[in-house]
Amino acid sequence: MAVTTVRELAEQTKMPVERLLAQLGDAGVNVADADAPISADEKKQWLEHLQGKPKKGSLGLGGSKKISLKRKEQTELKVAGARGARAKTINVEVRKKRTIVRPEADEPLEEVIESVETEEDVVEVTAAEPVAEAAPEPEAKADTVEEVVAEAPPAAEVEPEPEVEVAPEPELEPEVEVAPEPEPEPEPEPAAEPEPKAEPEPVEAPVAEAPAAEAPSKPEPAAAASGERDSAEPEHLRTEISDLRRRVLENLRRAQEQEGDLARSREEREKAEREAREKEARKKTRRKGKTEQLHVAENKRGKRRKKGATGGRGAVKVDTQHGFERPTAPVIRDVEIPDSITVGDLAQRMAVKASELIKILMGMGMMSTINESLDQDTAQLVVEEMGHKAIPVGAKDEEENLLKEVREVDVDALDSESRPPVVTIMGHVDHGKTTLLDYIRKARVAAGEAGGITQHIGAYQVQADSGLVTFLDTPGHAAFTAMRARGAAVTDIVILVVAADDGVMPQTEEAVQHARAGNVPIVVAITKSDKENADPDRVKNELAKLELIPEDWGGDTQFIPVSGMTGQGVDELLEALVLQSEILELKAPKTGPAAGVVIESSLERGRGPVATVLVRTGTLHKGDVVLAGQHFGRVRAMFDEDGKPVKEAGPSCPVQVLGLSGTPEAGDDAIAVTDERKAKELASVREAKARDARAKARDRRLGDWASSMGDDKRELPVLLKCDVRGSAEALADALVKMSNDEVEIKVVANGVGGISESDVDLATASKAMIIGFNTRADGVARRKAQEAGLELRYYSVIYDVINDVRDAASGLLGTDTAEKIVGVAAVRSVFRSSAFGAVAGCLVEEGTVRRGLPIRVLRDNVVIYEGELESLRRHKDDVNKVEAGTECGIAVKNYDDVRENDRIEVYERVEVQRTLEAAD
Ligand SMILES: Nc1nc2c(ncn2[C@@H]2O[C@H](COP(=O)(O)OP(=O)(O)OP(=O)(O)O)[C@@H](O)[C@H]2O)c(=O)[nH]1
Repeated sequence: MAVTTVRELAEQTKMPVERLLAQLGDAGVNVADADAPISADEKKQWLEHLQGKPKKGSLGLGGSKKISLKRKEQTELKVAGARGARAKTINVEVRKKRTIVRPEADEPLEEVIESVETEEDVVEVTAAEPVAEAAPEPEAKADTVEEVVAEAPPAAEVEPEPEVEVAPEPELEPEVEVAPEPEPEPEPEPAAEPEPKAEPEPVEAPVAEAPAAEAPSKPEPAAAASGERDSAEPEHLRTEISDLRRRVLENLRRAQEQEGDLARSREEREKAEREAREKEARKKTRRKGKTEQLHVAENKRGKRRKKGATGGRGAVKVDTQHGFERPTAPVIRDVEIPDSITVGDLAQRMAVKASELIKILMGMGMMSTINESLDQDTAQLVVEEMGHKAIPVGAKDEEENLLKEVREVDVDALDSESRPPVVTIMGHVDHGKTTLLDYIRKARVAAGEAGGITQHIGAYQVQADSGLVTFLDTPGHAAFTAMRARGAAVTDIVILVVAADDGVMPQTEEAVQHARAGNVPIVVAITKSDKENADPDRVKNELAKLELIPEDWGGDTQFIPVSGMTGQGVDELLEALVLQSEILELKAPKTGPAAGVVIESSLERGRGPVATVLVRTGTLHKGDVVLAGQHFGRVRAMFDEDGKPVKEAGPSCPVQVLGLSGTPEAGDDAIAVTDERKAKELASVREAKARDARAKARDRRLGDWASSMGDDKRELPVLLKCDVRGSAEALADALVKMSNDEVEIKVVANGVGGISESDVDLATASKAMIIGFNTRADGVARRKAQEAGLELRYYSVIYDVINDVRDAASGLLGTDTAEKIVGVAAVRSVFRSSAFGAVAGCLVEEGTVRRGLPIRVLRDNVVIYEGELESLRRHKDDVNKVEAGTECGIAVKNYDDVRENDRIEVYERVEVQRTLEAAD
């Protein structure tokens, strides 16, 4: 056997000589140097030393109890990208680690080998290509599946990352270092010894060597631990690997799903974040808007501003949560539309901005302003255009409805008590009206009332022996009529003043006419009776001609001689008034909400609008909400005619009222209402109504006069003004005589001279037609007539007056139905038709025979049948009409007994205006 030197052994084992020398030294083999021979025993000792039991025959690798064997393999997997991303190539690295536990010293080597087991399987998967495209967010990008797996809880199955981390990348360094020569075949000695068979991998060498030496009958574990490629691996290892691969793929799939989920959740998160940002921005905007609003409001409110601006305790919290929910559906309102309404009012009723409404109107081709008045039709269109429901109501209905709402008490149901009469003085100029009124007032003061005459309030009350009398301090029929024209029949009694020394004058007559037109009883005061030339009988005579017959002459008019200078007869006059009021049974409820009439009003410095209200029913209290004409307000203070504050005013009591929103007009009604807001609404309704009335008056023509003025009563009132009395009387007589049972022509006034303002007032109040016969109206009268919608008619021929008035009166009579024969046909022969039965062959003798009109069949000029045409033919054609001189065939509906020489009369019914006959 050839002797081997240390150097040769080092070459064989491919290790440095020095290292081998050191190992030999450690193994207890004494060699002098590298060239010293080494025996087989010494080699064995060295090997045993390397195996860990140099001296005791056991494995002994430096005292280590475990030997770890590691191996890794790499494969590539092609995986389809998630959600359309391109396919990815995944590098899968499978690392295997085996640990051989060193047995105790006395443990047999076989058992040691048996104990070799798979301790860990580590799989590392690496994406061969970055998946940046599939994973847009860097932080979410998984470079390796490990990372993805680490993010995903189920990936825990893939097993412990720490192993991956700690697993040294270079394989088996320590083992390799300590490993003996991996290719022992060149060594002749080991070959002779129970050396393990040649192994490509040195790791297995020691392992394989041991069983080869001590347990050669168990090659499988050695082979399992040999580190051979798959083909050489045992079946269970392949199973494990395929199992691992399956798990890896499973985890990959999960990772992909998770990646998709992540992408989705990322999108959702981004969306949520975006929405949150937008919401925040909106909040900020709202906050800003709200803050601006607050600032505006705060600027108005001073203190609050500071509080809000400091943001301290009690600071205004910008609560972006509104107090109301935005409605999900558009609000459809019922909008009541009167005859006319302003753009502003209409906008308010629809709860929209006026500007918005104006825009809509512009879209409809109407340029308008907020104060522009819209007629009902237009307003209705706009309301419907804006999606609301239009409810047309007459202004009257609307006002009445509102009045019902604000007047909860039914005044008619209240108990009535007698009330003082309200008296107006009328008469001719300079006949002593003012002097008499003054005397009455002074007399009252002289009678013991304190305070004296402090102010003029348009009305006052006088205490007579038998009761109170209320005087309207506005003498003259103009005022009386003006009030009446406004619908305010305030006066109960008229005192007709006639100067005893002057007698009846034109204005006296006018006054009578006005009083009569107002259906107001007259008490005659013969003034200036103290004068020497006073002639009361003359007055009586002249008034008797006007049908005012004194009581002492058997009539029913009281005549009282008085003197405003001496006071003569004043008490008697007052008593006469009280007596007259008793005859009239003047009564009114004292309780309940007040209703009255505005006597006069003015705007006073320091007091604002002041209105004198004459209470007609109920009691007006301080603090009541009052609606007066187009104005309203709460009664701030009330004063009587002496300027003394009062807290209440009952029926027929005049009182000055402070607190209205404006100055109502004389004759306006004034009522106490329950709701100030409603009062405001009513005031605006009235304002609109007045505007509408003015507009309508402008358009009115006399042609409408008969129908618009007299249609209720079939009464035609006429006001006549003539140049001379003779004409006036003749005309009035002719007109009145035209009256018949259905229409009455009523001359409300018949005077001499020009047409005055007073005439127009009277005509307005009486709804009368004004006729000027050789007279003209003055400027004021013309203007007033125009405002009232009255047309003045001037004549110079009496028959023209009569004809026009007859036409107007005839308009009130309506129409009659008359028959008009339109054609007559003579029957020449009769023949039979299967369709119509008897058909008359006719010749049209007169007019035109028309289809569709009623007919009569006449035999010997006697009507024997009335009916209608069924068929009208000319030759074989149906025709609509046949003219005179033409032959035709006529079939009469439901009549078969037509004979030769009969006549067929075709007629139509027409409306004929009835006319009044002129007087003879
Ligand atoms: N002697 C006497 N004179 C009187 C009497 N009443 C009025 N007068 C005088 O007649 C004149 C006219 O009196 P007024 O009271 O102003 O007459 P009026 O009707 O109010 O006049 P107008 O306001 O212009 O319509 C005055 O000069 C009065 O002094 C009276 O009873 N006796």
